[in-house]
Amino acid sequence: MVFNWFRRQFSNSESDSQVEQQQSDQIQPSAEPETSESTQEQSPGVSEDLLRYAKAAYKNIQQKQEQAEPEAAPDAGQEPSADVPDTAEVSESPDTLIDTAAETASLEVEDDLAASATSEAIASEPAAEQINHTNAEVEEETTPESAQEVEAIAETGVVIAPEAPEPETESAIAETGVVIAPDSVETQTEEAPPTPVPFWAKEDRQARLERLKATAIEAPEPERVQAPVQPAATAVTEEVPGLAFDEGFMWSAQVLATQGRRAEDVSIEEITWLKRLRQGLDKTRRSLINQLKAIVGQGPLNQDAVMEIEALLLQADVGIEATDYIIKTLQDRLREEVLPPDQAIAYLKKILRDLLDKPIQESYSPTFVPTKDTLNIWLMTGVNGAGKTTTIGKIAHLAQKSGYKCLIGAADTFRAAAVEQVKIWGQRSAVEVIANPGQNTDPAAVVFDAITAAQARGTELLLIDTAGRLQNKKNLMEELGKIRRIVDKKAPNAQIEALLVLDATLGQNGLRQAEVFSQAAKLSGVVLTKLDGTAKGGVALAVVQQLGLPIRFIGAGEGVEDLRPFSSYEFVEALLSG
Ligand SMILES: Nc1nc2c(ncn2[C@@H]2O[C@H](COP(=O)(O)OP(=O)(O)OP(=O)(O)O)[C@@H](O)[C@H]2O)c(=O)[nH]1
Repeated sequence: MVFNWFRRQFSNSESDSQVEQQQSDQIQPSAEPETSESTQEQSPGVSEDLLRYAKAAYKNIQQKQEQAEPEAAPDAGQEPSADVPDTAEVSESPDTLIDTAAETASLEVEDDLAASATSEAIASEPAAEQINHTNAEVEEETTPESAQEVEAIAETGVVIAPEAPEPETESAIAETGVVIAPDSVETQTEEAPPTPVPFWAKEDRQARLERLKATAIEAPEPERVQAPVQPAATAVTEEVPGLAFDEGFMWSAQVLATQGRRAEDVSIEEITWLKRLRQGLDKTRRSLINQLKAIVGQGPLNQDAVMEIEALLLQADVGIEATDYIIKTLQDRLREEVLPPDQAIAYLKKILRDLLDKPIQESYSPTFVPTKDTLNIWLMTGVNGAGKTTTIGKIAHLAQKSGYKCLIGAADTFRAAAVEQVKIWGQRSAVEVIANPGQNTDPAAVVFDAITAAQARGTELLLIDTAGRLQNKKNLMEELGKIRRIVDKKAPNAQIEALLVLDATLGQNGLRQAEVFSQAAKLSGVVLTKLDGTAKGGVALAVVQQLGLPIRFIGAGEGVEDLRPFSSYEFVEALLSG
């Protein structure tokens, strides 16, 4: 079984219908999938399930890495749960904590895995061991350490029960005055101001302990505070080289879980990609979307709010048409009913997703997957420097990994170094490149040769690089038209797609090219590149709304792994999830 990177799921050479069946049979993960109808943000209640899922996914990645490198395998006697990064384990090192939420989140871990990891961590750490006593042991202890503990207990009113968590947790508890039940590490409280030393702290030790025990039993149930959705991974650990079990991992795991991906099918590449996408959209998110969330979350939109949203969307290059659509749809809904902030934001996400998916749903192929055992020809077009050659290299890599027979046609004969550049990408992805060695050769001739070679070899995906051209260069646009006609004529039975590669950093300016390219090459989709580091990520919405073309791939980096099929769900989550 091969993972099909275009379909983003495992498949073999079965027919599409079998593959679709396999998709529907997939077991849903514990996190509630967010359906297109859903207007609810994921409830914090899923955080424990999510943590379990993320840990299973991490462990699976780790095991795969270990299988790939047997010498790095763990000791035979090691408990499996110890392999899994655990917030309780990591929180032994205060330096690794990103914020105090990690400490409180670690208390929320209820599953067996976490509990066992907690106790193992405590057992293996002498300092932590010292707090792992029963009340009776505390009474009997006469060492200076235990005396300090008793003193601390006496001052705070906290009784540390067996299986208590690690020192950080203990101090957090000490501040809050919470009694931890012996078999649970989930009790959670709000932060409370430091408690003044009570009068009984000055009494005889034995009497104090008696009183404490009594108080512990009668202590009122502390108010439970739900941890945020992604709390548990704020502690960073790196059991898999280059892959930290951190907040970004948790977010990525959640996105995959919500889309129905099983934990055992989560790969390091998928996680790394999602982390990169989210990081890439960081600027757009921070400069604009967070403000948008704040306004939308306030309830019905008044005129000021509408103007603010309008300005924010336009700043992110969402474009006038898409902005009008978003505001109108939002207003219609918010006039009907007052939505709490989280639901208003969930609704905003749905609007954006629907907008991005509209041309995909209307198009003949909702997923952009090369058909097996058929010649698929993808013509890559766009202006100079948009990222055509790089994109071809990345798609060739995905095709190779997904088990397609792939070939590249180097028809960018206009720029001297272009053929060499595409050859390097071909080597990187182990895909052969068909090129004409002569200088300034006719690109149409290269295309012809490439199709002939593809047909002779049973190639499944032929990627054709074309010269970057400005849309106002008439002769170059005519040449592109000629290339398209040759493709249509020479391969009438092939599945032909023409993709416009657009540089996201150009924002709205990039869109003006599209119409001319569309006429010359009969465009069927867009590849949006350079989404890393631009504050104009909103241009994706403008592309769809103004061009009516689906986005098929997005690129967020110069590396070979930095391109993936477009998913509106992942994009919107990366754009709006704080
Ligand atoms: N940061 C970033 N850079 C990218 C991305 N895609 C491409 N690039 C860079 O953009 C530059 C131009 O990429 P090319 O692939 O050569 O662009 P082209 O469209 O083939 O250019 P011409 O051959 O001149 O038409 C290169 O430096 C790439 O590394 C991306 O997603 N992110």
